[in-house]
Amino acid sequence: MLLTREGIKDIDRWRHAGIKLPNYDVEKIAEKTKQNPTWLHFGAGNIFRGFIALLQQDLLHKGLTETGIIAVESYDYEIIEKVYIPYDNLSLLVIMHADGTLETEVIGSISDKILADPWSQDWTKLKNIFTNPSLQIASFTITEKAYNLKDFSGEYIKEVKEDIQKGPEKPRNIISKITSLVYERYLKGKYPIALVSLDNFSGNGERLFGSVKTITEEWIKKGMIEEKFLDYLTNPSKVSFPLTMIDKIVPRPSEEVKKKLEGFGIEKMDIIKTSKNTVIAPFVNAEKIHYLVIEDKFPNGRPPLEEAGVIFTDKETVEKVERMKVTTCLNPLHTTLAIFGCLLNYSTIAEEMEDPCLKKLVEKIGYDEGLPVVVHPGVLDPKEFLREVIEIRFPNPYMPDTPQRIATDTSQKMAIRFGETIKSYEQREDLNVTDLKYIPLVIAGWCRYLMGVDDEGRPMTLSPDPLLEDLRSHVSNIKLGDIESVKDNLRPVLSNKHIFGLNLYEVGLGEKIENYFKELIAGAGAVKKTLRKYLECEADK
Ligand SMILES: NC(=O)C1=CN([C@@H]2O[C@H](COP(=O)(O)OP(=O)(O)OC[C@H]3O[C@@H](n4cnc5c(N)ncnc54)[C@H](O)[C@@H]3O)[C@@H](O)[C@H]2O)C=CC1
Ligand SMILES: O=P(O)(O)OC[C@H]1O[C@](O)(CO)[C@@H](O)[C@@H]1O
Repeated sequence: MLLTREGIKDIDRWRHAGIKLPNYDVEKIAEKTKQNPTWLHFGAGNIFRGFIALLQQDLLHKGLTETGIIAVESYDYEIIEKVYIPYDNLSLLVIMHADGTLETEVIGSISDKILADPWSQDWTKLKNIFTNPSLQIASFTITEKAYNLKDFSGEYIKEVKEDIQKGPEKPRNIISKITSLVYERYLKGKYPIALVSLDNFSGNGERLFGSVKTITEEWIKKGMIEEKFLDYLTNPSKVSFPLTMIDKIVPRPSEEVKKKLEGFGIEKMDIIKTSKNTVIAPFVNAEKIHYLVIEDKFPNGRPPLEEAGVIFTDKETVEKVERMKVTTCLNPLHTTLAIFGCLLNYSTIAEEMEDPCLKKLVEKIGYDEGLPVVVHPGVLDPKEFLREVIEIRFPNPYMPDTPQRIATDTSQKMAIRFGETIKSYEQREDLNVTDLKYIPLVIAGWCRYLMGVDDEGRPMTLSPDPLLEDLRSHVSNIKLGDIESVKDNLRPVLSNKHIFGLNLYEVGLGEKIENYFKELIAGAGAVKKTLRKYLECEADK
């Protein structure tokens, strides 16, 4: 069986294998999309194929829209070459249920693919679509770092500097490309559009707006574009930048899933790693549960995505939901499991949830320390959301998600995932920051992790992190089994406001964390022992 438009015409074989097919004519929808494009999506990676394209497929199944999404890739062109073209833009979505069953579906809602490359013929095609009055949405899953125009020292990064010099004709950076395309739309007729960041970080729409505005102002300063463009860009009835909260765990494609698909008789299911390090396959494996909450600001209209489960609401509500997910009910628990999972040599998040100590630790962090400071967002219930994370999502044994993937860039996540809760305890009259027990234990665990030695005393590879080298230099003099070696070495880390959003000594937690840390480095097996002591549990490993 081949995953192509021709291949899926062999309906009986796909059905026999239990694979759901689009109930609409994929080619007809692609043709209508060409005539009347409504939705471009930048960032043709896994979450797009596993979540966003599914939403549009749902509307197509229900007859609530007549067009598909056009995938745009502006960074890793190999994705298009290797997993779009050979499969006629189709993909296989494999939902991993907790009982081991797979729900597999061919996604046909991606109607075309385009390279956002000014040196390719596709650029003219992209400009034509972008200037079409029918276009309602340009959305983005391009990773958080793609929104940065400047480096750590506050200087424009090289490609941005060049784009600013050269103007909107042939930009290289994604933000300059978007600005150039929006400018074309302005020149053509000042048509309205929504630019929707679906990347996973706080204030995503505002950050996209800020970056596009910066490039605009630089080009205006140089007289390269009309000044009036700024009025168009900053008029929300013309160009909007809604805030969003996106939640679905979409791990990298797994070999196990590939083998299962091949077992059904599907050919060419190879997983590839591109030269830009994207790990992608013709299939996407993901959990079933997902949430998407979007500020309802679409000046040129939008598909009725509420019929596919998307929650449309006001800005304040999106902010509250996002805060609930990222600062208390999901991501702090994920980071906790990432740190201790690496130290205790677990290979999946689900295995960790079978360890009574780790399960209890995330329960303490979620229910006891996080929930009291959550502001109820109304549209989702925090306690129920947390229960679902702890009881259903993380323990799913079929989700191939690893502590190492989640441990990536932890230094960038500490302030929002733990610092925000600590700040709330400080501000609230009825709560006492020094009553916090488990968040400080996780922070101590992170310092222990940075030593690059697992709980057995063996060297372990740490996940990429932009501050890794600097952080490691602070723990390099500390030795496992030698409590005296701790001295003042942790002080520069724990007092760093950039990392935690506050100085942990100033709020009275620094010494507590140092004491936990001393217990965690007491010798081989000390991590397990410390968890047992504070959680009154029996660790599995
Ligand atoms: N995978 C997940 O579970 C979830 C991911 N997200 C968001 O989506 C983002 C992407 O995730 P995936 O699609 O799973 O990753 P992926 O690795 O499969 O794809 C990444 C995409 O971003 C593009 N990209 C990377 N750097 C870029 C740059 N500098 N400029 C322009 N484009 C760039 C790549 O070309 C690719 O299209 C995440 O960073 C996150 O913000 C949100 C919720 C869940
Ligand atoms: O890499 P991060 O930001 O820790 O997120 C981990 C995972 O949890 C999620 O936040 C769940 O929605 C996803 O974005 C991601 O798969």
